[in-house]
Amino acid sequence: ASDASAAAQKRWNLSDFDIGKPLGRGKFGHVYLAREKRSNHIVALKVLFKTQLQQSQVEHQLRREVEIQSHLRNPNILRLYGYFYDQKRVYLILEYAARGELYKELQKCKYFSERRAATYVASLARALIYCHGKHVIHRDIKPENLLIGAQGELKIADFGWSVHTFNRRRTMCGTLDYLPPEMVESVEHDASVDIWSLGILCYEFLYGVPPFEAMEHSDTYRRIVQVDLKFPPKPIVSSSAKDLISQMLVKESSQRLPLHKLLEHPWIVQNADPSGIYRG
Ligand SMILES: CC(C)NC(=O)[C@H]1CCC[C@H]1Nc1nc(Nc2ccc(C(=O)N(C)C3CCN(C)CC3)cc2)ncc1C(F)(F)F
Repeated sequence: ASDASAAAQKRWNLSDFDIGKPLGRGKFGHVYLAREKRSNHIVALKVLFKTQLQQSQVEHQLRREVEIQSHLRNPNILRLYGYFYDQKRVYLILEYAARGELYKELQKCKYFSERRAATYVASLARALIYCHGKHVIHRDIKPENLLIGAQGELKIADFGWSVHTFNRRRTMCGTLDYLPPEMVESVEHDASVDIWSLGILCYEFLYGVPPFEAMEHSDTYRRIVQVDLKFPPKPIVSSSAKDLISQMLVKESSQRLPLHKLLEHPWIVQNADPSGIYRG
């Protein structure tokens, strides 16, 4: 079996790793730099406390996250190599993203150039096309869930809110025979939540704030359902970028710009680096 699939099946334990510096705190515990002793492979070890998982009733979510992320193989999706647990903790063996957390980078830069934003959005669209092709929806695309790899490429992490959707048609009616292709592949319909979130992310990359931000939750909720989309005069953003965002932030989910069409949009074609790497 390839080393990757062998890694997935091996029964890991803490003595397989040299633990390095803490990388920071996740929701349910700390993350450490670590090196697997036999292969010298550098990884990130996410340590989760069982008591906290139980209190927050997220065990099923964690199981789904592990099940989904361990099967995904894409350069813009953070790898989950395996997991193990002891009396008190669950350990996730994850890919180490050498350049850290995107949200910190966005805070530091305030907002990104159109070329950087387009390069990131295109790479995320390709990763989401891959996920949707496997009937996986992320459902939680936001700066906090994105990490930056050693070459500057984005990595979608934290599949805690992702779901595996089966074709509803199969459950809703007996025969598929009379359904046209686009309905049989109804994942597009469900997966369109990720298109909306990618549109929000694109706006936030360019303006430094999400489009429907408000002081009160109730105001944000109203602005979302009314799609109260406004583009501030500063920073100056091309009308092509605004056109793309306007085609993604559409209330009727089936009318949102499909991800493969996004990759053909002039703003992406003219600004995104095809490698998905922003070289500045
Ligand atoms: C998506 C999810 C929601 N987020 C997380 O899990 C977060 C929670 C804590 C860390 C991160 N998780 C990961 N982080 C990395 N790499 C990394 C992170 C931070 C730095 C960094 O800037 N410092 C150490 C700096 C160095 C300078 N000092 C001053 C501050 C910290 C550098 C590299 N790789 C994999 C993971 C993963 F996901 F596999 F666990």
